[in-house]
Amino acid sequence: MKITVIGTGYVGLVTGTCLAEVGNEVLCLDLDQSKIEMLKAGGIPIYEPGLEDMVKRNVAAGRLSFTTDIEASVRFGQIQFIAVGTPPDEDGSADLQYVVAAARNIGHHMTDYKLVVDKSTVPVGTADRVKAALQEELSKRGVAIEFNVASNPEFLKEGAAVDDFMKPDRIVIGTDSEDATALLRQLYAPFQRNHDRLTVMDVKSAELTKYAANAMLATRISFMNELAVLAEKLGADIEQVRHGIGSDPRIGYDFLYAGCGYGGSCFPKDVQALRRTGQENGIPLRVLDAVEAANDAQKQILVNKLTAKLGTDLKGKRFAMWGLAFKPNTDDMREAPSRSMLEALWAMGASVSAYDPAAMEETRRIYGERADLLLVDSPMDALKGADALLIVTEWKVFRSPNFDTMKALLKAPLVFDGRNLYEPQAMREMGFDYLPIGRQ
Ligand SMILES: NC(=O)C1=CN([C@@H]2O[C@H](COP(=O)(O)OP(=O)(O)OC[C@H]3O[C@@H](n4cnc5c(N)ncnc54)[C@H](O)[C@@H]3O)[C@@H](O)[C@H]2O)C=CC1
Ligand SMILES: O=C(O)[C@H]1O[C@H](OP(=O)(O)OP(=O)(O)OC[C@H]2O[C@@H](n3ccc(=O)[nH]c3=O)[C@H](O)[C@@H]2O)[C@H](O)[C@@H](O)[C@@H]1O
Repeated sequence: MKITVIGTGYVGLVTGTCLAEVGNEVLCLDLDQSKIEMLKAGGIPIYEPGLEDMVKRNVAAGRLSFTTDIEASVRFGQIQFIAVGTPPDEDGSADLQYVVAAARNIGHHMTDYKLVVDKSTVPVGTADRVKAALQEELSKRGVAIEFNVASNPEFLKEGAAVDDFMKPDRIVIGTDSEDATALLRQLYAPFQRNHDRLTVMDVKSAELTKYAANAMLATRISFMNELAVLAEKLGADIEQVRHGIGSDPRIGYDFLYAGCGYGGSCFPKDVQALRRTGQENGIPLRVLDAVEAANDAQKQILVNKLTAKLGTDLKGKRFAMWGLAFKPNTDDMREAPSRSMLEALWAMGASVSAYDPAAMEETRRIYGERADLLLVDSPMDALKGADALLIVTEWKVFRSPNFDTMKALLKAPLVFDGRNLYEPQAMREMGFDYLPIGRQ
């Protein structure tokens, strides 16, 4: 099939590449010239394991190409995936300007039937707005051309995006058209593996499903984070509690890890947007109000532990930070807990020496050169002369360090672990003052 993907962010690039991988011809459009130039030159604008090779392979095979030419992109695909950003507006709702602009572009240039598929995360009612935008553009041109609009939210996780797309748990299709269902069924057939992963539903339910999934996951995490604070106070161990409850198949083990708060481009934005949808419709989503408040508090938990030990005047002190990205295997810093921590430590006069296996460049882009941020080349370099270590992201490389070297490099063997990487007892036996989350 011939497919156009609009937007080459995480979702657009992964969608386009994976659809090419199974034999489709895919043209990816982006209005950001620098991204398209980089893609055409064989680079990729994001860090995602396995993606670069896959892009190269499909470009070389002639199945995947990139453009900034809107008209050519509309002409190309019978199916047009909209995978542009939906960032939070000032009031927390999803900003749909990019989605609507993409729809208008299609309406402005289309000359034959198109199936327009919303892959971006969009509030309930967006497919109707997309339809209206397309119709308006066609009317302006005085032409009547058939089209359908379907919702097909994406559930991939950064860092595991290729696998998530190639081997999905489920593929949600929201549509009111049998033609659209048939086309999408055919498109997704190669991803079905041994049983039917396709769930076809009405458009509004599909749109809501995406927010429901992210809000449910964020709720689990915030619940565990609050429980961890309580466990710590009571002398219990959140890791043992996690094992205890996860064994119930109704609960399950996944997404039960307490930590220093969830971040990323999606949970914070989607929880906010769903709360906003509730408010706009007079349906208070009280659970989500609490999820957001709990997460804001959790992002400060390591800094609170640190000031409880060292006070709030941190002038002249330097702290090592391991991990900057919002989670491992990505360079994404959007809403990363590290940012709240850096900013809090700087406000108290401290400086930070930080290491992340992928997000150094992104951190430099965000904060620029500043005297109170030292970006170093290795985890151990960060420790040299530091007053304490804060572990913020659970990259594999931090899991089994040389503890003797760590102790020798740190000014004091003080470790605040926001990801519970080590056994508290063993750390204490090695002479560390070790403060994990929700453990003794
Ligand atoms: N990042 C993730 O892991 C996931 C994101 N999502 C959702 O997918 C959507 C896209 O997310 P990301 O890929 O992270 O976004 P992004 O913000 O990284 O990328 C969006 C891209 O769209 C381009 N763009 C904007 N308007 C355009 C237009 N009219 N025509 C062509 N290109 C245009 C931008 O230049 C940008 O390169 C969002 O709604 C997000 O919530 C869903 C699942 C996972
Ligand atoms: O809509 C989206 O964009 C995506 O959002 C999340 O994916 P992602 O943001 O890439 O990352 P996650 O692996 O979900 O992690 C999110 C945050 O939760 C934190 N987390 C995760 C799991 C856990 O047990 N504890 C915990 O604190 C992570 O550290 C991270 O900060 C969802 O998992 C995807 O299914 C969804 O498609």
